[in-house]
Amino acid sequence: MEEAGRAVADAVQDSFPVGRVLLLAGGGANGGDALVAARHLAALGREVRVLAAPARHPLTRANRKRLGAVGVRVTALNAAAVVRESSGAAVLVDGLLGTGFTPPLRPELAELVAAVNASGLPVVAIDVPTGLDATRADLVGVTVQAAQTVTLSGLKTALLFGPAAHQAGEVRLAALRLPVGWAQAEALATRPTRTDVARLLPVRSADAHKGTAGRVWVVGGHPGTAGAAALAGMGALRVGAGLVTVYSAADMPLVMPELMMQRHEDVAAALAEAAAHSLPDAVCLGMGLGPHAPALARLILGWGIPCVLDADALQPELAGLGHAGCVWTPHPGEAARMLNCTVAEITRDPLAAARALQERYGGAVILKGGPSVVAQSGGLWVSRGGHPGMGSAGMGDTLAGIVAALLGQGLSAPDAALCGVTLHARAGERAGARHGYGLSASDVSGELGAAWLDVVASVKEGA
Ligand SMILES: NC(=O)C1=CN([C@@H]2O[C@H](COP(=O)(O)OP(=O)(O)OC[C@H]3O[C@@H](n4cnc5c(N)ncnc54)[C@H](O)[C@@H]3O)[C@@H](O)[C@H]2O)[C@H](O)CC1
Repeated sequence: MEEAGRAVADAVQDSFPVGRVLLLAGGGANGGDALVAARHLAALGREVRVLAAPARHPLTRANRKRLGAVGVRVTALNAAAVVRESSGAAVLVDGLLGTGFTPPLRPELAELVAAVNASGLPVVAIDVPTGLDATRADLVGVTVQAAQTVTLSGLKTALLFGPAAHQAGEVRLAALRLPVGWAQAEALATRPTRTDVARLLPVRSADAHKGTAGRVWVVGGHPGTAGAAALAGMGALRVGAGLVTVYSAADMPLVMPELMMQRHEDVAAALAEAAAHSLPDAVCLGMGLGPHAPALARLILGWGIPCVLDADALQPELAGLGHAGCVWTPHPGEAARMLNCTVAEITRDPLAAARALQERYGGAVILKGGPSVVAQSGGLWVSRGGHPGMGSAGMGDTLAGIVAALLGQGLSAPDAALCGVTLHARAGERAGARHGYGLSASDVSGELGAAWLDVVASVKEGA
């Protein structure tokens, strides 16, 4: 609580360095954090006003005494007091409820939340804005609208996704040094920086050639959906795959002359024959592949080589067949099919959904969205960046090809997944700056080389 409160005080001092600070403290540990923050702000010479509910948590009680001992007066918390004390304040700190909140909000708390939102003051929320259920991306009732949320120990579902994340404003993570076992279950995910990702990218030797830069097979396309496989192939080439061959039952558009096309009526037989000769470094399958996808997925998973399963290859019958080298890339609709649940259940808690997919299917999982979640056996990563224009056909096909190319260049499945979503998002930002909502998957492919250079440059820039 001491570290948490200090981190909140530091954030207020950083972002709102002048004027009176009004702090609201509930009866639980979240309120205790607010009382500690008030003491630190007072020590920094800030004028503070504190409105507090009766303390129920023992540490909250102790911190109320400590606050009194340094001469800060605490006044009873009610909506009228919030209205009165808001006048003339520069910023309001919301320490009413944190992760201990169980919906629905009781009426007296709902009244306080309404008074906070009506105050017009910028709000710094402690851990989660009051009224948000930390474990859900949707809204469960009236909620504090924060300008900034200082979250403690780890990122929570509500701060990352959906309408809940809009209530949180800018999210700052305060990494607390807590005794083992204290971190709460909902503090789940980490969000690697571009610099973290840059350190995972492959570096080539000067004598690299097309045979050492990754041989990738793309298995996809069907009459009517041939472009999906072509987009995956383009994505793979644009992140440096040495040789990319597309196996398809459909005629391919000639999108890049560097792509090698293998059109076969019986793709399974053609693959088996080619595999008997030599296996590639990675396979990417499922994009526009149609009804034969599950059988082809079984064949390719049986080879045990790195692979990406996308689109039509994301089927419940493949549960348990994943291995350490594979990456599953569902969007929420495909994830719902794989977990036999509704799309709303996936989007309400993408972190839990990604974890469940990884446990059920094995390997690594990219649950696509804004942001995407990468699940691997050691934890959850949430992606950064991207562009709203990326909500268009073919973006997922491109991502699948990117990840396959990274697997083909020797990255592990989790690293390929994380690097893949990062490069894809950065390329989307670049292409989005030029094309806006008219962004196409081919535009994103065209920016992948520059996106890679941006990510690598972040190490020098310290981004
Ligand atoms: N993440 C960490 O490791 C740390 C978190 N800290 C802070 O602790 C809170 C969680 O504290 P807790 O005491 O468990 O819960 P809250 O303070 O959020 O709320 C408890 C309080 O709320 C009342 N309540 C519950 N539901 C409702 C409702 N529907 N309507 C009204 N009131 C409700 C309940 O009766 C209790 O009185 C976490 O968010 C962090 O801020 C630590 O300080 C550091 C380590």
